[in-house]
Amino acid sequence: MTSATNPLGLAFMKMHGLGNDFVVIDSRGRGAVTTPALARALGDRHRGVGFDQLAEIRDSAEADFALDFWNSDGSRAGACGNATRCVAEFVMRGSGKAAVTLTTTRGHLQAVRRADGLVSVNMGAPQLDWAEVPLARPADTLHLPISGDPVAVGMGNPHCVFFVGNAETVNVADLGALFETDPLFPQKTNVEFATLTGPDRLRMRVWERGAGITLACGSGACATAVAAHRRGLTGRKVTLDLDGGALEIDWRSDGVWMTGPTAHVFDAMLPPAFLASIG
Ligand SMILES: N[C@@H](CCC[C@H](N)C(=O)O)C(=O)O
Repeated sequence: MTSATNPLGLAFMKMHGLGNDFVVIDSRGRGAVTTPALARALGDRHRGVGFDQLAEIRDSAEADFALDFWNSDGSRAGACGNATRCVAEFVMRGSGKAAVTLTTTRGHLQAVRRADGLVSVNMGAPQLDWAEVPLARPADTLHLPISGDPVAVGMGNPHCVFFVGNAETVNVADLGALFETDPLFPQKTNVEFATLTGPDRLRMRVWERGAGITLACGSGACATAVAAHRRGLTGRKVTLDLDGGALEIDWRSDGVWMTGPTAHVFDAMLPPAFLASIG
């Protein structure tokens, strides 16, 4: 840890979207600093700072900024909807704009601040083909050959969505850990449990790949909305009630739009001694 640190350490921000919490490192104007070891050390809620995902902002030649995501176990995440909203709001506030573009491993995305202060992000088109999710072998993504008849959806990261009678009573810890490593998902998977609670309204609980149970998952909410529409349970525009609050999801012709709140909690420095201990 040398290139991005100054004698005071490494600056970071803590943000959350519906309680899905993030450490955000702004590396615009310099090289990226995150390594798997830094993500693991920072992600440790006892010895580090703790987060569900780490998001690193980088310069982008073709958009306002680029974003990389890491899970607390040090693995990479291809998408993180809640962090995308939070960082988009931070960049919009800093630039005085009400709309920005960004790039992730998914490509070019857009974000806008609505008049009510909520932030909308176009999370891109869902990946519905087995190879894109990805699955390990050809399978019908609408009816996976897994007990419980889940749906597979890719949103730049894999999701396995179960529709259940009552999401409140599901043992998310045990079942999430079990299905995260199902051999049908060669890159592992995020796991969602959803129940239809009203017209175009779903209750959803989530187990995130590489992080475990979280209070919300933006890409998981998008995947669940897509799965619900494909199963004929809802229209294309739905509200999802997560443990941390509600997200609006709208599957439009140009992609899946996700709308929700953002929170910038505090700014802080990682001391040099912490960085040195990582090696
Ligand atoms: N919290 C995120 C999704 C996080 C990514 C996931 N754990 C993965 O490895 O794919 C969100 O808000 O989308």
